[in-house]
This record gives sequence, structure tokens and C-alpha cells, in this order.
Amino acid sequence: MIQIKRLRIDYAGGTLVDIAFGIESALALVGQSGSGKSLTLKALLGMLPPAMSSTIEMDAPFELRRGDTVAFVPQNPFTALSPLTRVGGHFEGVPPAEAAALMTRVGLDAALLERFPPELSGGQLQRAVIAIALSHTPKLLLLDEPTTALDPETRRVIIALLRELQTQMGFQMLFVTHDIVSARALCDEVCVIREGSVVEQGAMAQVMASPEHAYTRTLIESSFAGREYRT
Ligand SMILES: Nc1ncnc2c1ncn2[C@@H]1O[C@H](COP(=O)(O)OP(=O)(O)OP(=O)(O)O)[C@@H](O)[C@H]1O
Repeated sequence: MIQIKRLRIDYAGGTLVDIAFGIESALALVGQSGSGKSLTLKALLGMLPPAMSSTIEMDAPFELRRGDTVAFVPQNPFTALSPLTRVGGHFEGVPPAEAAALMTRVGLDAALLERFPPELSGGQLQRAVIAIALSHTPKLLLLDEPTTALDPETRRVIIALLRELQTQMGFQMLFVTHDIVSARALCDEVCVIREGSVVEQGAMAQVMASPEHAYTRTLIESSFAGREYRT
């Protein structure tokens, strides 16, 4: 269990984020644009803009170290990798045979290691980005809307892949999104935030079935509008 007892981000004399949450297995941090999701991930990765300061009080069985215990999957696979570096070149410090095995593990042909990122489809790129993120066997995977730039079918496939990889490799996940549908598909816990504060949190099934807060109800309704598979 990773307990973030307090995560606070200050900027220009004000507080942008002040939240607490726990990650048992897979937690979705859900909120509308500007609620503080990306800043929360940046704080955990130690990548906040220099003008911001953060305080993190946490209780976890390991220290958060980017590129070691913590890995990151960004929102847009099309810009995540350098277009001039072959896919294989992004597996820094990883023996080629291991990079090939990781590619296979995420459902890609290892021959794609020789290609340049613009020569892959969006779905293939996101799989490659996930393989690279997992190459140092992180304990915690941070995901910033990793399916937003993908079409709905590819989105479903990537979510299924992440679940499968989690079962095989045992990492914990913090999935940041404004999309409750994707959050529900990937995570069994949810923390809803608005304007840098927690609105409600709990088991995904419980919050989905009976949200306590009007903001959560609005998020659920707007996410499911027009989609046929509402429970
Ligand atoms: N570099 C920055 N300088 C000043 N304020 C910032 C900066 N980055 C973000 N903010 C502010 O912090 C708040 C939270 O931003 P954040 O990017 O974390 O939101 P978000 O929930 O990730 O939104 P989105 O879903 O649009 O990415 C917003 O009010 C935003 O304007």
C-alpha cells in the first residue's frame, strides 16, 4: 500500500493542490481539466516547474525514484519518443534481448525496435512507450491519460494490456484521467479531485454505483453520455 498522506503544491503565494490518497493496486485520479492531475504526477516524479514547491508526506514500502521504482507513461505517444531515435534506442541501459522480450510482452514484433517512432501506428507507439516504461521493472507506474490520443478500439486494447501486464508484473498504478469510462475499465479504486482538493474517494464500484458528491455525478454522467455500456 502506498499512502500519500499529504501532497501539496504551492505556487505564487497560493496552493494549487492539497490532496491525500492511497494506492492499493490501481487508483484512478479523476477530475476535470485544471483540477491538478498532471501537477500531482509531476510532483511524484520530481518534475514540477522550478517556480512551484511541493510537500509530499508518504508512507510506502519503497522510495519514489524516477527511472527506477517509478515509471511514467505520458498522454501522447506521438510526442513521447524522439522521432530521430530508433525505438530500440529509447531502451536506455537495457540489453537488446531484454528490450526484444519486452516488445513481445506488450504484443509487438521485436523487429519494430529498428524502426523510427513515426513509422509506428498510435497503438503500436503506446505499446512501445509502455514497454520502455516497464524496462526498469518499476514498482509504481504513473499514467497520464495514456489513451486519450487513441481511437476507442485501440484505447480498449491498451487498457486490457495494462491490466494484463499488471497481473504478470505486479506493479501498482496511478492512472490520471478525466474519463471515468477508462478509469473504471482499468482501476478498482478512485479518487475524484476538483480544483486541487479531494471531492470523494473509495472503491470504484461503490463510487460508480452511488456517488456521494454532485461533482462526481456530473463527471459520471458526462463521461457516459452517448455510450451504450453504462451499468
Ligand atoms: N506551469 C504552471 N504555472 C502556473 N500554473 C500552472 C502551471 N501548470 C499548471 N498550472 C495550474 O495548476 C492547476 C492544475 O493544473 P494541472 O495541469 O495539474 O491540471 P489537470 O487536471 O492535469 O488538467 P488537464 O486535464 O487539462 O491536463 C491549474 O489551475 C493550472 O492552471
